[in-house]
Amino acid sequence: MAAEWGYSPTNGPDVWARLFPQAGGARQSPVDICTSIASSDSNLEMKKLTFAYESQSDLRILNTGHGWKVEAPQSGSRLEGGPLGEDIYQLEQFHCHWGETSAEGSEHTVDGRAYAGELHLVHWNTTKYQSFAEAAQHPDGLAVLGVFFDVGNESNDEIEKIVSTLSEIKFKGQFTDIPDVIDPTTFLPSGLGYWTYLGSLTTPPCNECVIWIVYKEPITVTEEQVTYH
Ligand SMILES: COc1ccc(C[C@H]2SC(=S)NC2=O)c(OC)c1
Ligand SMILES: [Zn+2]
Repeated sequence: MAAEWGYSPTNGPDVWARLFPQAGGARQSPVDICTSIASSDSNLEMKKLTFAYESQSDLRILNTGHGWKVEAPQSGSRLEGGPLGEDIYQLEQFHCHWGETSAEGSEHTVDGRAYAGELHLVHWNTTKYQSFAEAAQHPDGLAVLGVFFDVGNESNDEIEKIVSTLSEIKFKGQFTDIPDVIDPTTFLPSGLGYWTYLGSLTTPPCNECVIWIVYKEPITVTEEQVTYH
């Protein structure tokens, strides 16, 4: 297998399991969300999902080679309730997946439909684990909020603060600081309905450590904001 994993026929998801055993597991992400078989949680015991974020400036943005990633460890942030039981999860980073055209790019699909892109807000279980790296080794270690991008006419101001820095980090491994204040709350759609399932990291090492929370309502961005190459 090629030294570097990727998305080509010789190093893509179908062969990841050769180097990353967990990629062959039973709870691998992403998945196609079949809305007809998704069951609404009838028991009212599932508490409301709540989140609280800080606004931060000078966050570091990195070109990962597969997209951009903003490192945003926020000791003051909290994600809890919903499918997360009694544990509190803390924001670690957020990053984006997009495609060559606005017809593709999201990792999850809904009834076979891909969105133009998908934002992942990655949190780790600070109630049970001492570090992000440790949490990523456990089935309830991470909670990732997935937000779909739809392409429309209005640009998203918060996303603009991020994509406006991409010209400075054209190559894998490059990073820069985002001068603007970023409030992760603004990335979330107004409708807070979501699908949730137990899954994994969507790229190698594909650890089966993620409680997925995928919002039903996409946020709107412009073509330029999500087909950046
Ligand atoms: C602990 O090692 C890793 C490796 C890769 C990713 C990024 C993947 S996982 C995801 S969700 N989306 C992605 O692109 C991680 O993200 C938390 C963590
Ligand atoms: Zn991701």
